[in-house]
Amino acid sequence: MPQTIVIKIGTSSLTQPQTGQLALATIATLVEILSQLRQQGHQVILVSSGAVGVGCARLGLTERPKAIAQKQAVAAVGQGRLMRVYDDLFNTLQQPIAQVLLTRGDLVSRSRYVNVYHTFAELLKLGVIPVVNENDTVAVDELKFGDNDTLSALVASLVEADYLFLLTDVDRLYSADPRSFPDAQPIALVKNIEQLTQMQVKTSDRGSQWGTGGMTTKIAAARIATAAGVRTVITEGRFPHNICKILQGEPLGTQFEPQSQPNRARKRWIAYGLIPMGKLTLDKGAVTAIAQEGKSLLAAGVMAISGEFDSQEAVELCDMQGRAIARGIVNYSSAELQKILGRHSREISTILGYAAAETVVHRDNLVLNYQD
Ligand SMILES: Nc1ncnc2c1ncn2[C@@H]1O[C@H](COP(=O)(O)OP(=O)(O)O)[C@@H](O)[C@H]1O
Ligand SMILES: N[C@@H](CCC(=O)OP(=O)(O)O)C(=O)O
Repeated sequence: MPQTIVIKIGTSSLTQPQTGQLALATIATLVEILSQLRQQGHQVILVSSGAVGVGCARLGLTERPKAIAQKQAVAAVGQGRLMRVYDDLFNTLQQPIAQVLLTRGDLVSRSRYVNVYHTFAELLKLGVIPVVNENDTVAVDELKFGDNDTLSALVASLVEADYLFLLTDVDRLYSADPRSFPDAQPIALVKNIEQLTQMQVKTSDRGSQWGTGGMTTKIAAARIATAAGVRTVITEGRFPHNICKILQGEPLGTQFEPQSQPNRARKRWIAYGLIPMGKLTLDKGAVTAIAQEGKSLLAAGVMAISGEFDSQEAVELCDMQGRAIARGIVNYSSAELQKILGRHSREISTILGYAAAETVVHRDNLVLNYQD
């Protein structure tokens, strides 16, 4: 059956660790495999890192730049080179590709989110392989994915992919970073992400010399993708043939099973597309009402707020221990909410001097169990 497959390849697999030069054999094999998958009727999206790494190699820099402006300038050099290589290789196999550069802001605005969805749908319909990266050159700190693991999971969720492959420089997830702990145990299957806490898996966020985020961002990506119903696999980028073997059922890499009842598209956008601008602390009754009884959040159950937000922005809902239990779109600004928290809904219009929403977060705009 044709599947929608998102493949993310990290800098550590695309470049030679010593020199930062492109790992041409890996890239060429990947291009062959992805073109084959297309010919078999699958829909394929490639999320490729490497703009900064390739830009550094082109400019003779021996370290990843730290200053933002320098990173953005270097990415502008590298992204063009990277696309040139991809287009030459894919073109040899008559496979059309497209460059899609995204910023976090493109997924925050509902209309832009829907627009991006339509663009992907159209490209896939045309048989094109979109090659996606963060638009590093214009991304600003507050509106950044920061790492392509998260970006690829959001793309997989957006297009409702069947598979997300995270290709990296280790063969799978281990109980701890195998670079520092050679005795770390390999993990083949993760039925649900909470299992990793029970197994006390340590995922240092120190990546390889050129990578960003290490294993921590890959687990965060697996959480987003599996919650959207996408089977997620961490496997080694040096062997792109493994993608086909895994699709045929071989137990390679670390495979994360998808959630059987994923949230619907709009709720996924609320949970992961939006960026929470503040936090509401709820009393016990409100936690039970929203988490167990499926109710909306009322002002009476809000004990405290933090952050500054406007009405219709996203907020995180926390219990009294500070645990994030949900995310939602709030009907009041932080200034309004400060005046009405703990109060009964019927008092709101008298306190504010105007009639406003009955709920603080309506249940249709609330997504439970959000976790980083
Ligand atoms: N628990 C773990 N299991 C496997 N690798 C880990 C773990 N924790 C940290 N790592 C490190 O994560 C690195 C991969 O992350 P990164 O360099 O960001 O890759 P990429 O460029 O592919 O995104 C590995 O080289 C490994 O050293
Ligand atoms: N957008 C950046 C990649 C950021 C990133 O997540 O890198 P990596 O950890 O190598 O996947 C680039 O193209 O260099």
